[in-house]
Amino acid sequence: MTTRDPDRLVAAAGRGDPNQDQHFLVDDRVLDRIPEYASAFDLSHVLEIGPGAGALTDRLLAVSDHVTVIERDAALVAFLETEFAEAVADGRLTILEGDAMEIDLPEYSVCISNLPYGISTAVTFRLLRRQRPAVLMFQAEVAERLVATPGTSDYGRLSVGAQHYADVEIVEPVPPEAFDPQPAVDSAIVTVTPRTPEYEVPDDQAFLDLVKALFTQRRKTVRNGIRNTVHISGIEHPEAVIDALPDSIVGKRPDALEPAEFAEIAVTAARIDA
Ligand SMILES: C[S@@+](CC[C@H](N)C(=O)[O-])C[C@H]1O[C@@H](n2cnc3c(N)ncnc32)[C@H](O)[C@@H]1O
Repeated sequence: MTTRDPDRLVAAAGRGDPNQDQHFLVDDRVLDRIPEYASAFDLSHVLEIGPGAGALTDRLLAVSDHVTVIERDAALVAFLETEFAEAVADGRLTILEGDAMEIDLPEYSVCISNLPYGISTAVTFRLLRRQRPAVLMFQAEVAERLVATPGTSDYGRLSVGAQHYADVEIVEPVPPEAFDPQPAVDSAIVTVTPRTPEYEVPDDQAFLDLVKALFTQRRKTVRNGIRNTVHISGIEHPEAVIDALPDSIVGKRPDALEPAEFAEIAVTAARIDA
């Protein structure tokens, strides 16, 4: 099956505006590989956030029965409706105009997107809660934080939060030259494979609030972090929680804690505050 020339699509749609997070992928080899990274996932209904001029959309239509795209820019939506009129008429492509942070997300089997970098982490957490696999392009620095492990400088709230929901893996670095206009930063493609964590939490939000709270005190011990961040964590009896936890947890800094250790703090706090 022949695919549309990305340079032709960009020329026809009009050049992307970097101030609107519009960096269109124009490297055919990268565009061809993105759906391949999703080949182990259920491709029956692909969600694409930020289709832009449609180069990736075109590749997704080649591997999926149904693609839904969410695009904020009305001019790009109008372009896509004309360019992909046949797929829309056939019911294979649904084009939604709106902000991916606000619009109701449809049911979908996998999300494959070159994300707008301005909303990439926020929209990723919307997606993670849906427990569907994903293949996503991020700014490289964000991708490194998503996959980071304890004891590294990239490890933080984003790493623990994402890895709570899924196995996250960088599968390909992508240089600025693959885009038009070129972003100022390197990029990377990440696969997200949902799974249940090996630890229990009281509820996801309490766990994520605790992780957020402790990483605001990255350089403090967990003991002091728990004391100083009750306004974020919502912990009502911080001293009792600290006393109930082993020194191997409260004596460390948050960037040395495994996700399961954050979970132990959240479970202990929920038990004591109940
Ligand atoms: C990095 S470009 C990717 C375009 C295309 N998928 C590609 O790879 O060439 C991101 C796209 O997301 C759109 N966008 C930016 N913010 C958005 C938002 N909040 N909701 C939906 N789309 C958004 C931009 O207009 C742009 O088309």
